[in-house]
Amino acid sequence: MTRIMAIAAGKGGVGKTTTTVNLGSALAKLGKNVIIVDTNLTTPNVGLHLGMHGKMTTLNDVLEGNANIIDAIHIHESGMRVIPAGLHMRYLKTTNPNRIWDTVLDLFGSADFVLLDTPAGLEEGAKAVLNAGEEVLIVTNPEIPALTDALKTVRMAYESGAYVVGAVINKYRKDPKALRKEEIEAMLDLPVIGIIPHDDEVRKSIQAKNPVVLRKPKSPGAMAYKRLASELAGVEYTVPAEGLPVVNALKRMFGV
Ligand SMILES: Nc1ncnc2c1ncn2[C@@H]1O[C@H](COP(=O)(O)OP(=O)(O)OP(=O)(O)O)[C@@H](O)[C@H]1O
Repeated sequence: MTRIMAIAAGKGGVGKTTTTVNLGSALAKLGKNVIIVDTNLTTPNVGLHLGMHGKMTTLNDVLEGNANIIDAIHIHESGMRVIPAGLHMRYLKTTNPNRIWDTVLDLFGSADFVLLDTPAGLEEGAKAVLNAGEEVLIVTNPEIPALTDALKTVRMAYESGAYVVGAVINKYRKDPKALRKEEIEAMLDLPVIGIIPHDDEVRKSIQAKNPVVLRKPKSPGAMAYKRLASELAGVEYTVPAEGLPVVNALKRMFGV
């Protein structure tokens, strides 16, 4: 079974792309078959901080019939396959997302995980990517503005019919005044399934275009990403028969 998971945040800069590349690399290191689709519409060809530059064939080119999908696939040294999506909004709006994933999966036969990096913000692009994912992993920081946007993203994800597997708190610092895990869980009405510390090695690795799980595998940030990957690889989430969970926090905030 292929798990198609959108990595979403709401607020920019919280570490969504950092989480996508490190989670993907850590899952690949666990022997999982991983495809990352870079759907960051604002910067279609950045290659997820992976050192992929220049004009690259994108999934968009493939869907327009101008390129072969084989040219849009880049094998990263971790073993994961990266597809720069460069998806034009009109594709995400008009194309059945299943067609996109069918195109991708046809080529490979299968994958364990397809991770979709979601554009920042709460705009149409983010909504479209959430629609395309079956599961959503929320990345946030332990601060009220980021949590407020995360909550709005959770709402968007539920509206799109996706299953929200949980939240990852990134850039966590030990500080007596910091929000505790339990407080964040209560606010989002979601389990926190990963806590990634604020770690300068994580930042330096992104700058070096080499995920921290490969560059400094024993650093606190890398260890935390590897724990998150094990957690996600080991746990099979299924949508409950009675439907998606009612989000109490959303009820309080939005009166839905
Ligand atoms: N755990 C961490 N510790 C220290 N720095 C981090 C950590 N996670 C991410 N960063 C740094 O924070 C910055 C923003 O990260 P990133 O680009 O992943 O955010 P983003 O949510 O994808 O942003 P956007 O949506 O705007 O593209 C980067 O400079 C990155 O190196």
